[in-house]
Amino acid sequence: MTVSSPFQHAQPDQNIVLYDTMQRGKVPFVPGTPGHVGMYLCGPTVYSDAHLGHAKKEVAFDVIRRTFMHFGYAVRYVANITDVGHLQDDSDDGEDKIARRAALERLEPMEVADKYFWSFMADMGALNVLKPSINPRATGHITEQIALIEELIERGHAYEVGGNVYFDVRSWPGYGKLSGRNLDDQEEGTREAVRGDKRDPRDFALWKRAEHGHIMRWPSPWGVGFPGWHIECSAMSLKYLGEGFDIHGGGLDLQFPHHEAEIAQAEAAGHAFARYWMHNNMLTIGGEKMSKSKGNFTTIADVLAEHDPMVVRFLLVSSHYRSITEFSEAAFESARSGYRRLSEALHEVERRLNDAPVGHDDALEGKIGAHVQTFEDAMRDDFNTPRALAALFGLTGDLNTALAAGTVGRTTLQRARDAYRELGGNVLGLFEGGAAEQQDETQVIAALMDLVLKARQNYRLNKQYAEADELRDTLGGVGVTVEDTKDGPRWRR
Ligand SMILES: Nc1ncnc2c1ncn2[C@@H]1O[C@H](COP(=O)(O)OP(=O)(O)OP(=O)(O)O)[C@@H](O)[C@H]1O
Ligand SMILES: [Zn+2]
Repeated sequence: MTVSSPFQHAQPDQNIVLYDTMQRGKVPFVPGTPGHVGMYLCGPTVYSDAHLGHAKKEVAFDVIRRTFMHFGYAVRYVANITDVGHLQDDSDDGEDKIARRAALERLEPMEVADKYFWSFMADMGALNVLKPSINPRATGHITEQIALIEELIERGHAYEVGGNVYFDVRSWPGYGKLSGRNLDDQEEGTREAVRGDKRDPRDFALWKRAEHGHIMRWPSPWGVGFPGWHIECSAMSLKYLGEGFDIHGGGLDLQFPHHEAEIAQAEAAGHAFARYWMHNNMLTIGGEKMSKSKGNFTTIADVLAEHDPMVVRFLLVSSHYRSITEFSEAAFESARSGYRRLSEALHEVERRLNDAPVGHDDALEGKIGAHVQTFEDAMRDDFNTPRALAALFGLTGDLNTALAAGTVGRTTLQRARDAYRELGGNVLGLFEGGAAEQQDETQVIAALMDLVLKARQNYRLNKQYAEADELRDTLGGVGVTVEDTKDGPRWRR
């Protein structure tokens, strides 16, 4: 990512508006510390390959982060990795998802967590998602989770029964304020089966006793056990972003119970929690949420085996993060042609820059400026990527017309290139290592190799064997092998 660009703001922009789930509407964003944004995103439970639904969430929040950076903010982006405590069932029942997978794959639980952590990181790298500033793992923060649970017990909002510790939802009237559910609406209350040793079936686990044979276990004031799923996010977000941090994000489906529990745990322990809550909508297939448990998923790796990662990213940003993205072959087709239209225009501008005449075109620069403005207004308005993309298409239309009409001066071409690279590249995360660029590079390498091999042939014809060998050795040094066949020299990497 380019660190600075003529279009990047030097001073933090004060006019960003975002949809806050808690306030149920668009509100101006005011950072806790001027010029800084602290964001926390609920990350994956690393027990299987990530699917395209996960990519929608990661790309949505990556674009939000990049937009803040564009508008002159320093962003600390914390995204956790859940490697313990996420049980099969939201009502604190069932096996640990990672431990279950470990038994199936005959691996250590930590081997499972690492295997899928690294595959997740590889997928995210391919999709050009920036690495988090901090990527904390639940198992690395057991001490912090225990400390928070102790605070809750001290304040009378949690209780221990036989080595299990539960949050007492009836002691905390705020429980339900994010999702708008009051306690009586919470259907878990009607299921006696999930009550177990809880005082109220809606109470949720903060700490669970490790039964015999449970591998993931730590000592605690309540005996040997492991943390509940929700507590890690309260503990780690507060640790790294501090009291009253700016933004907490995640998928819409996490609002209840996960985010509701995160808020209750932090606030009941006396901490100021996130000031804004942002949720992405779902990626669907045939109208249904893509999910691991439904089995209707396509892994990111499978998608990337067939499609240019930039086309995948284009598809994801072409719908708003709060809208549903329906995944289909037709959607890919239109993403492919949309992305090609933008990237071809950018490449044409870059090609023309090689020998563009000095000069500029005021009218065209005026149009470029207007499209940049439209793009920025769209992103200031709750990160409206479809409208922002429309602005890039507007820019492309005007540019193509000007390019078709004749030569365009260097300064104006540079301005157009900078607009594409900053808005499409740095903000939306496109134009990186895409097929078009790779293809260009491949063509350039092929042309250069033709020249080098011809030069070597000439040396040989002139019996300048030392020079010919030197050329071959130099190529060998950068991993290019030259073979002489009956049809002439061949090269490979
Ligand atoms: N189809 C989807 N679209 C957008 N976000 C998704 C989608 N599926 C999962 N997520 C988000 O990814 C994160 C992790 O989800 P999770 O591991 O529960 O995936 P899942 O496929 O829904 O699994 P399961 O079916 O086992 O619940 C959550 O924040 C969730 O909102
Ligand atoms: Zn979380």
